[in-house]
Amino acid sequence: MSRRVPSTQRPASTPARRTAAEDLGLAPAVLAAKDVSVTYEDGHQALSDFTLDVRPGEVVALLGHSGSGKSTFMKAATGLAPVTATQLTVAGIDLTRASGRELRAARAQIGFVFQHFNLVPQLSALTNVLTGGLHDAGALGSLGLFPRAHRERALSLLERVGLADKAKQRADSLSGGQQQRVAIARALMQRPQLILADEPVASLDPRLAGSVLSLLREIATEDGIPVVVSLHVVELARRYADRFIALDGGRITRRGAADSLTDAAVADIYGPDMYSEATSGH
Ligand SMILES: Nc1ncnc2c1ncn2[C@@H]1O[C@H](COP(=O)(O)OP(=O)(O)OP(=O)(O)O)[C@@H](O)[C@H]1O
Repeated sequence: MSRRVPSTQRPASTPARRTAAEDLGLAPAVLAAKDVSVTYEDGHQALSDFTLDVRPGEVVALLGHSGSGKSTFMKAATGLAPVTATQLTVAGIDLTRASGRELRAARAQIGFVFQHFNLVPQLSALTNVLTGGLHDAGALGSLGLFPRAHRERALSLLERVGLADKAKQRADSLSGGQQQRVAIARALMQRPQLILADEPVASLDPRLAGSVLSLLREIATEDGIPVVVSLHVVELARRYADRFIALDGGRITRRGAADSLTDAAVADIYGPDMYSEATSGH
């Protein structure tokens, strides 16, 4: 479901040329992908004609078997895969023709959340969050001397994800669910325009998986930061996403509202043999 944005949130200046979506009152896409294909160096085509617009406030789930191309799309959206595309823009930056500096600027607009959290294990939760703001912390930040305003923001983000009391604890002493919350706070520290979460709950038990996805859902709804999340468990997509894209062999096989993920649709996406695994997560 694409969300309509109240007129007060629309940009003050009206662009000279408006897209059809903007004419309908939809916010401009933060990520706009049209006919994106990825062929790796070995000749393997891992993504074919992938088209998706992601708008503020929405959560889009990527579904599909292992190897179907979900991570490849995430890489394409960050300029880390060899793409051809009619259009591929992030925060208005055209990734198909971006210079190195523009690519870095585009990546600075994306908060990443990974399956294995990717925290620096020996650093505290607070310092891990602070690293998310390194791009604008200045020279002192790179020496580990973060500006006071950054420390305050990092602490308030830890509070937001329910971990204020763990700020000084080493990352590797936190549980998996807590580490993923620190990683989400680190992503928010960047003030991203988009969050890409590549199987963020694949290493967590079902209860923790729900709490992490509910946090991502809340961020999309309350902060307007859209989230693209790859998932293996359809029930989680039904519960936390607005819409889904199903991939098979790099091609989109189905797309639609998350609540249209009926049992028949799931069987169609995963095949009858994989059906119970995809619905239960076990
Ligand atoms: N650097 C690469 N070079 C060649 N082939 C690759 C490369 N990276 C991925 N692939 C292939 O592209 C296909 C899609 O991989 P991708 O990692 O995007 O799948 P996925 O849906 O994210 O899988 P999973 O759910 O297991 O993470 C797979 O066949 C994979 O082996």
